[in-house]
Amino acid sequence: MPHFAANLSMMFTDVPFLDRFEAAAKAGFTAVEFLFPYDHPAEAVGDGLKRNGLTQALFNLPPGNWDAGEKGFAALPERFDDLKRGLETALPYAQATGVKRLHLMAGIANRSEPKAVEQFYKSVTWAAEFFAAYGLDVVIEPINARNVPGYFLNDFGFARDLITELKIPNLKLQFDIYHCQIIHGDVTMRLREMMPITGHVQIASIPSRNEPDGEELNYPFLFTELDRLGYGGFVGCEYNPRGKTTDGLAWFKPYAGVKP
Ligand SMILES: O=C(O)C(=O)[C@H](O)CO
Ligand SMILES: [Mg+2]
Repeated sequence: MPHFAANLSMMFTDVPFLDRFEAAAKAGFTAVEFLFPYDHPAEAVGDGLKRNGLTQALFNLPPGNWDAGEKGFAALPERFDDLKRGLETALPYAQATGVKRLHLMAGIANRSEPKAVEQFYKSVTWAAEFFAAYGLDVVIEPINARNVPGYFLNDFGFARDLITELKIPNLKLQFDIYHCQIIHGDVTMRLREMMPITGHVQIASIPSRNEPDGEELNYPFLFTELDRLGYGGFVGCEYNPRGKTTDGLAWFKPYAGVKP
């Protein structure tokens, strides 16, 4: 049975961030993820988890000025120092939460520009080697161009080729089913192909990015497929609830309380 992680940046937003851990636990989640914890002290985030018996599935490395449109630096040669500083910033949060994987964002850059590609390889290698010393994985995620126009990493084949070429044991794919369906379709065959390099999975309905209980994809089929493929990682619920988060959790009832 999949082990779902509530995404606390998108779910339970009717309460302040640090109160969302309790809200997720009360709703039956045993794991959480979020985009960025950096507005809060690492200890407070770690306490929120521990007090509620939750496991941290994932969070993102610092992206730069998110509100100004920055989406990470990994493909931006002129921002390599910022990227390196970001790894240091994330470390205390990783230690306070006990998370085992971190998402490295590529940034807004042109993939047909050789310097951006070269920098992406360099940054990904640097970050993976940095976190290997702490027993952490680094994941990279293809993101569709409708949600993030100009995002460098917008192709699952490119991510797969890079991961298989680099052969860095703690470098893996963040397989967001929502993005995969929008970019390529053929999600089941891609899950089958890329399962050996997949370190994290995320879900949402397509095209609305709401609860995984309707629209384009048959999620119960995909959840069974993840089990059949032997996926033992987390499935992040990275969706915008249609209304109050708890009112949209009927899909989750059979999975509530599942532990790894
Ligand atoms: O957008 C997504 O799908 C993500 O997972 C990132 O973490 C946030 O952009
Ligand atoms: Mg995602």
